[in-house]
Amino acid sequence: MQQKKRILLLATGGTIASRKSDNGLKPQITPEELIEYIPQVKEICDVEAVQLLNLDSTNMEPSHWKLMVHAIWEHYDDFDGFVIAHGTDTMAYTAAALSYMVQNTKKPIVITGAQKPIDLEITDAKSNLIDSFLYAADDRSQGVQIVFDGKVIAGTRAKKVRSKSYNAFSSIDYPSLAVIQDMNIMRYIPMLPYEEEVRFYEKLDENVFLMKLIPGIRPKVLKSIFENYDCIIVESFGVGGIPQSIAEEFYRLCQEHPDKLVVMATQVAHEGSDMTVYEVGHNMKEYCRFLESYDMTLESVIAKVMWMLGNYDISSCDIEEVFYHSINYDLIFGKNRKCN
Ligand SMILES: NC(=O)C[C@H](N)C(=O)O
Repeated sequence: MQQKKRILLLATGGTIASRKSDNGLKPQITPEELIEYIPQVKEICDVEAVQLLNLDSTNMEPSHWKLMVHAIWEHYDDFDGFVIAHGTDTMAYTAAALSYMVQNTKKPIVITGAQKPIDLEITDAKSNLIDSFLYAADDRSQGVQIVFDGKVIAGTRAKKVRSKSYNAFSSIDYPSLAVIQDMNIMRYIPMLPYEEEVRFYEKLDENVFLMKLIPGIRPKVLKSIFENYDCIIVESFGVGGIPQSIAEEFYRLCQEHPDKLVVMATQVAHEGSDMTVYEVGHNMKEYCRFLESYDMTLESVIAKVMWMLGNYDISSCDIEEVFYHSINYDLIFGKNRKCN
């Protein structure tokens, strides 16, 4: 008989581990208690648990991603897979960050959580946890993924699209990798062929600013943003462009700060950017060295930039080569890539 897989549960808080307090829901349930709520997990795998953090994921920061990476690295040889219990609010950011920080992992890293605490009678926590352990213990699983409400979503493709319902996450511009129903995993997309060894990255540059455009935006704060951040991600409209109301100051600052990285992204949930389409995007090429998100999610763009700036010297490396290289399914239709 095949030996049971050993899976490490890293608990970080979130609604899944929350109880009511006088001031609202607050993470208080220990990882050992979480496991007690799902006794059937014993038939799937052997679980060990560590309480890594105890946060509402609203309070999750890049330093916490590093802590998760460190814990996985430290225990990598001792376990067959990892399940991270996490709040849903920033889960898509963590999943994206871990996709860049732990690459080529043949041991699955599964992130899950719940919209309702595990101690309530009506909760999605138990099924999400069971599905996650089932997926993490399956021989064919690898890489960083979110398992939630029966869907397996690539870590770079997830977005929280509902604040209350159980089907909180969508896979954006890419199919779910698999679905899980009645303890069966139905796989839609083959796992990536990892030829290289697993690689852990612990450095990030957190000096990244996301600037959301609104109609009538004024250039007042632009100078301070360019002076204080290493990268400005512009959350633009549609496929992308810079509005006339800030264009002059924006391009002036791009030229004054050639060392700053500018990334054009979009507020539109689906289908991504393409700065070549409209006149409003055209001037960027002339005045500024910029990257664009194409079909990457905003969460992935933010995490990828932090990872890239933390690990590469952008004054000497080919940033297009690094940024547009697809990692964990993050980019399909980017520059330099032919669709096949
Ligand atoms: N459903 C949840 O987990 C939401 C919670 N505020 C969190 O992200 O920690």
